[in-house]
Amino acid sequence: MEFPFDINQIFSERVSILDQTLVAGRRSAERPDLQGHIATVIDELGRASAKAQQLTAPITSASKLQSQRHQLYLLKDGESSGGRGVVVGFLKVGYKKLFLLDRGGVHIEAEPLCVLDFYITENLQRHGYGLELFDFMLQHKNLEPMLMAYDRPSPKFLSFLAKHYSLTQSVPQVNNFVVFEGFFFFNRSVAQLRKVPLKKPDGEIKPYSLMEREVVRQEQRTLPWPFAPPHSPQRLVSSQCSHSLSMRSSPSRAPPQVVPPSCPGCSRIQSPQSPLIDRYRERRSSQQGLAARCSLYSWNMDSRAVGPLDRPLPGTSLSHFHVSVHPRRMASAAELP
Ligand SMILES: CC(=O)SCCNC(=O)CCNC(=O)[C@H](O)C(C)(C)COP(=O)(O)OP(=O)(O)OC[C@H]1O[C@@H](n2cnc3c(N)ncnc32)[C@H](O)[C@@H]1OP(=O)(O)O
Repeated sequence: MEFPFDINQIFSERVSILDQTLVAGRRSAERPDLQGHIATVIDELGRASAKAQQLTAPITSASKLQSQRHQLYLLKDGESSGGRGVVVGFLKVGYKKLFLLDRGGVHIEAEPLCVLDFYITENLQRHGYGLELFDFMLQHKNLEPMLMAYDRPSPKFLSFLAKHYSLTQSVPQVNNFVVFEGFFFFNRSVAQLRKVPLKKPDGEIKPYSLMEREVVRQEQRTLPWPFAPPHSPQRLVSSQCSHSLSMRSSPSRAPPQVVPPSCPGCSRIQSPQSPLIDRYRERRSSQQGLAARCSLYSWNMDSRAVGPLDRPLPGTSLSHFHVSVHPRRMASAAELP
């Protein structure tokens, strides 16, 4: 994506990390005119992403970034366009408080890092730029993709996650977020998730992702629960759990391609020795740059935990996975599903 100004002058790094301040390095902090250019770039990227996802309005813009506590990773190619550089794409992430269903249909309150928007310019897609950007974010956040939630991922993004991170088995949700097998098990090992009482009064429950993607085109919605076809994931899950949360799920543009539970009511969490984890471990250990990435798991917290996915590293922070735990409900391992 080209602009009528010098991209290299604004973004000195190949990947810039932008937040509420709209500052990309020291230079732009000192120059209000450069900040205007940054806003132009973000707005343009947001529009292009919305178009690519067939949303009626962008979910990413400079003004939204200024008002929300999100982070935007912007990738440039500094050598193109006669040395002025081009913008390749962006990835926006942020923490969201979510009510999720584990494999057994138990409501879990969590605040994981979520992928909120992701876009690589059309002519550069399928060239590995998306992977470069996503890997950069994972290293910066010191996080594994299995521990994140994905806000209504597009088919291309689902294919991307399957190809690069072997994320294929999702745990059905009644909201717009997709989480994958391992999310509950490994996050729980880091910090206790909070089980949400099934009869929690509606008033206390915050809505799902209602802020941004509700602007999606109504006609592209498929039928939500309880109108979904009898064997759809929504129905399978909703039939197992309480309804106060289900009724509040936000509309979806195109429901995530979730995989229905193979055995509703059976073992909720894969054994750490399961083929899934083995596959994941094999794949991850063969990747270059793995050493730079920290494992997240503190295995002392739960006596049932059997060992790290990669390895524990000193100084591992829990901050990537904010969990709301009521002081009196700091659950012991035995309390958890
Ligand atoms: C939560 C959200 O943000 S959902 C929104 C996600 N964004 C979009 O759908 C916007 C349009 N798509 C894109 O911008 C990009 O395709 C992205 C961001 C999804 C992936 O970035 P890319 O640079 O294309 O990915 P990268 O080259 O690293 O990996 C390629 C893989 O991504 C997936 N992929 C990328 N483009 C496509 C496509 N047109 N059709 C199907 N799969 C695709 C495939 O798995 C592909 O592997 P393959 O070529 O072997 O089939």
